[in-house]
Amino acid sequence: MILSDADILRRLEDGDLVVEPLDDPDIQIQPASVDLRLGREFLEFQHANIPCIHPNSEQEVADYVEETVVDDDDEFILHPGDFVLGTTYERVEIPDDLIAHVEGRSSLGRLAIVVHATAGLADPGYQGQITLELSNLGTAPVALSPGMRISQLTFTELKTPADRPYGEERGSKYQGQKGPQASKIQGDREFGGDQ
Ligand SMILES: O=c1ccn([C@H]2C[C@H](O)[C@@H](COP(=O)(O)OP(=O)(O)OP(=O)(O)O)O2)c(=O)[nH]1
Repeated sequence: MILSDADILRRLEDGDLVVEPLDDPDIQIQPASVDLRLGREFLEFQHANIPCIHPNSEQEVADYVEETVVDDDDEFILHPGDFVLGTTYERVEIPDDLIAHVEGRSSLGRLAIVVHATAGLADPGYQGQITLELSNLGTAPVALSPGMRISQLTFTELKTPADRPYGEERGSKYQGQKGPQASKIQGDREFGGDQ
């Protein structure tokens, strides 16, 4: 079952679902989703310095990215073909019996801006800000400004709560993330990590 606005409000009031700060619920809570705003931090790959990303290398992907922080009243210009990591301004807490889907907004889709390359799911138990995989699929540069509504979350209720939710207990690598986080794929067991 997908949560409606009334369901979302009830879960937010109960306190097990958290989206904060939710400064303007009337605008941010949509009929069956919650709009999330763009944060100020962006991570860009330093193309010139990357021979190739090897998921099994000692070299962490984070070493290949550079952070840009834009002022509240400034813009980040996303050029055609660019891929950068952004973040939602809000942090979320997803209860063990919900899964959240990270979606774009139609108004931005019409400008060819997408918010995830793949993997648009926030797991039951996930807590933190959402890293956005931002791309411009179009032909014109688009200015993104901090605080604009960039993404929406929809919520699906699970038949039963997850037995082993996302979180520290299972060593989940993005739990508690603040700001955009580069891939931690080196932590995968198949690449010598323990996750
Ligand atoms: O667009 C998204 C989608 C998900 N997440 C967060 C929430 C999610 O719970 C977590 C992990 O996502 P996923 O399970 O798809 O990634 P993984 O590479 O399999 O990581 P892990 O091994 O920690 O499960 O990342 C984001 O920040 N942005």
